[in-house]
This record gives sequence, structure tokens and C-alpha cells, in this order.
Amino acid sequence: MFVVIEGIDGAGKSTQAKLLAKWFEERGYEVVLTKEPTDTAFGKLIRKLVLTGGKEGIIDGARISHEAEALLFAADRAEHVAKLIKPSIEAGKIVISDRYFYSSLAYQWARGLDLEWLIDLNRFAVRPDLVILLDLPVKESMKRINGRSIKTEFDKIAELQKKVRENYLKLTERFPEMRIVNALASVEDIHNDIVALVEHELLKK
Ligand SMILES: Nc1ncnc2c1ncn2[C@@H]1O[C@H](COP(=O)(O)OP(=O)(O)O)[C@@H](O)[C@H]1O
Ligand SMILES: Cc1cn([C@H]2C[C@H](O)[C@@H](COP(=O)(O)OP(=O)(O)O)O2)c(=O)[nH]c1=O
Repeated sequence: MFVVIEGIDGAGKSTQAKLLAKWFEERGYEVVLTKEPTDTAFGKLIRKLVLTGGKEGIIDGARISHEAEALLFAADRAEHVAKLIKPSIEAGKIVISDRYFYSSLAYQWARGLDLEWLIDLNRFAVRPDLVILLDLPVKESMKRINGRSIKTEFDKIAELQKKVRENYLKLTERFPEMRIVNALASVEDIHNDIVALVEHELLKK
């Protein structure tokens, strides 16, 4: 079984991914807990060129293009799928990924790229059984990640996150494997909601 956790920054993805991994392990399943961007050389390149905003990401005086960004995330994902996700599913393990191609659709679409192009680009990515979308207002996520981001960029980031949140919600109409979970609740209540969705999915197996 392959489960993905999605949502804006600070939605509680890593907290819930860890709890879900523990839940499966306690029931005797072998679990692979993973994330995107990965910790491989591809993920490191993304952190260097895209996420830090440092001068390595500036080529000829401009930040790398949004298209190049999307391709880097897709390259990282292609390796992730081929080397870890597919072999683990085939070995009968439970794979839990903190972010997957839905992040590319939500974020790179918010950057102005064409959604259909992004969907085509990510067509190689094996579809998960279940995608948990942790949905919460940007104001709340900002409170949770306060200190993680640079204060001067605060408003710019909030604006982007709002668009990303809207995009995620729109994507649920297109991808039936996506389920919305209210991420404003307590860590424990959210975990219970996720477990209920997972148990429902396990019954189908
Ligand atoms: N349900 C919740 N209510 C309040 N705070 C939370 C909740 N879930 C997570 N947090 C806190 O919010 C912050 C971001 O959570 P994290 O799991 O790292 O989010 P993400 O992986 O989506 O960026 C952390 O400090 C975490 O302890
Ligand atoms: C996987 C992925 C992530 N991202 C973005 C979302 C996050 O802002 C950032 C990942 O940074 P990271 O700090 O690893 O994640 P988080 O903030 O959730 O703890 O990269 C994309 O824009 N496209 C993608 O395909």
C-alpha cells in the first residue's frame, strides 16, 4: 500500500507521517517512511538551486526558471519512484511519502506553470492508493512555521501558500485518491481521521 501526505508548509505532514508509520509498524507491517524532495543528490540540488534562494540559484542575474524548477522536482521524483517507491511496493511494504507529485501540481501551478504540462511531466509517477490532504488556513500554518521562514518574505510567502492551498483543493476534484482532512484539529484527532481513511483503504486490499 502506498500512502501520501500532502498540504502547505506547516500543515503537519511530517508529524502525521511519523504517527502513521508507527501505527502500521505496531500492526506488524514493514514501513518505508520517505519524503520529497529526497535526501539524494537530486534533492540536495533542489535545496541548493530552488529552496535556499542563495546565489547558487541565480544564473545570469536571475533565479532559475519555474520550468527548470519543475523539471528538477520531476527528476528527483523519477529516481525516488524507480529506486525506492516501486521496489518497496513490490516487496509488499507500506510506503508513506511526505509530499509527492501533487506538490508539484499545487506549487508549480501556483508559480504560473500550465497544469496540463505538469500532469504530463509527472505521468511516470505510480499512483498512490490514498493521498491525505492536510488542509488548514494559511494564517494557522504561518503561526506554526513562524521562525522557519524569513520575516521580510512573510507576506509574499503567505500569498503563495494561499494559492497553493486553493490549488490542492481544486486538485481533489481531479484526483479521486485525494481525501481532505481538517488539519486545524489536534494532532491526535487528525491521526484518528487518517487511520479511519487508511483502514477503509486496507479493506479493499
Ligand atoms: N495539529 C496540530 N496542531 C498544532 N500544531 C501542530 C499540529 N501538527 C503539527 N503541529 C506543529 O506545527 C509545526 C509544523 O508541523 P510539521 O509536521 O513539521 O508540518 P509540515 O511537515 O507539514 O511542514 C510543528 O512545530 C508541529 O509540532
Ligand atoms: C516535492 C515538491 C516540493 N515543493 C516545495 C514545497 C516546499 O515549500 C518545499 C519543500 O521544502 P521542505 O523544507 O523539504 O518541506 P516542508 O517545508 O514541507 O517541510 O518544496 C515544490 O514546490 N514542488 C515539489 O514537487
